[in-house]
Amino acid sequence: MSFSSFQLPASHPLALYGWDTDWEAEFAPYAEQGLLPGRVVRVDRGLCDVVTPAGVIRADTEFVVPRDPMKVVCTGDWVAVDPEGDDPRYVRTLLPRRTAFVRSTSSKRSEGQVLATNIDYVVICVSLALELDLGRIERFLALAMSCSSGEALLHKSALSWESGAQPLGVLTKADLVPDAATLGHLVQDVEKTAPGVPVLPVSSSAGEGLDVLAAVLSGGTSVLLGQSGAGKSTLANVLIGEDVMDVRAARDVDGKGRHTTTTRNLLALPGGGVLIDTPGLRGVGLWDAETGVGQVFSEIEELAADCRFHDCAHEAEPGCAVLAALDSGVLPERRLASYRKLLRENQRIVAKTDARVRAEIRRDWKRKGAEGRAAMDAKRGRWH
Ligand SMILES: Nc1nc2c(ncn2[C@@H]2O[C@H](COP(=O)(O)OP(=O)(O)OP(=O)(O)O)[C@@H](O)[C@H]2O)c(=O)[nH]1
Ligand SMILES: [Zn+2]
Repeated sequence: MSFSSFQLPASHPLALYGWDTDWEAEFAPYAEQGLLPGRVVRVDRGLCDVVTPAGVIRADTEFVVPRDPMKVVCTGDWVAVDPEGDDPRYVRTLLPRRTAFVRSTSSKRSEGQVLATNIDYVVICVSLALELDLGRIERFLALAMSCSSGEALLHKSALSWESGAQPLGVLTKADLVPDAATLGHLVQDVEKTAPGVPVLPVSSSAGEGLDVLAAVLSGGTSVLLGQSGAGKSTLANVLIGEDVMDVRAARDVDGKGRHTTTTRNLLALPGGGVLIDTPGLRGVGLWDAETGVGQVFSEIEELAADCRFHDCAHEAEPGCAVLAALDSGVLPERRLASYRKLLRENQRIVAKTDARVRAEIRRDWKRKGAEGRAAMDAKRGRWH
């Protein structure tokens, strides 16, 4: 099944994709201009597929792409599309994002890269086939929180942020756990590591816990995070009810016989809700989570506020509130070690990402420049 054959019900055609009264209100001025609302289901090379009440429209994003990578149209965005004109049409406006996953960089001045937007649930998939790695769960939680906080958005662009995404812990492959008591303990361990985060064991192969998960996810737009092999694709397939995550359609892009693989990155779930799966999110180890680390380890950051020195490294400094909490047993050793490890890891990732993002942006602008020159040459050719 391809996007263009996607049938939308006549009544509220975009409701399936998360359209609500707030979006409707936000969109009102553009509706007056005769523009169509739509949600971006895929982006590639300056073009995107937008699901609209008139079906899926291929649209060019050049009018809404200023020199700010934070405002580059992204899977999950709500946009206004011009219904007039040839294929591809044009995206005219990007509606303010509610949340966004941003791959940020260390420098306040260098730009981040938006990976997915308007996310309500960040589903952290943890395989029960392996021994629980609480540190890894904390890492993913920090990433989930970096979406919730929306801080990158507030600091780095004028786009507004309203509410955060809710992290959910999903323990996959529950069928591999020998008995209910063991499963109960595993769930408790994760709940302790992630206070306030709902934890749900599921089995894609045995069909356990899926109804509950589907019911939760029906409330909004979700992304699945987790280590490779955690069972994300399998889970996505059972939630969607068909093997779409591996479906790749070959398309003739430029009429020159050059083929590229394409795939849908945003899907409506049969029980309601929307699932986003983008390649950038898959490479989750590649982006930073500094704001998130602070939130996951908020008790350590609160303790640190009471350290005598404001730049205390909590190593051996006198008057260190963190070390005092460690000594008195209030703060478990493992938590502090995990916090330190994540901060270190984060610094390494940020350094690497900076170089990568810079290279990507350079490449992109080089390509755009070349395309622009080619277009100019073509026009001149017509005039002479
Ligand atoms: N026993 C059991 N195995 C499962 C379950 N779900 C997935 N698996 C297996 O786990 C392996 C990895 O599953 P995937 O769905 O490919 O994992 P993934 O998280 O998408 O991995 P990446 O694509 O690398 O990110 C596969 O061999 C699946 O068959 C489950 O509920 N129970
Ligand atoms: Zn200290």
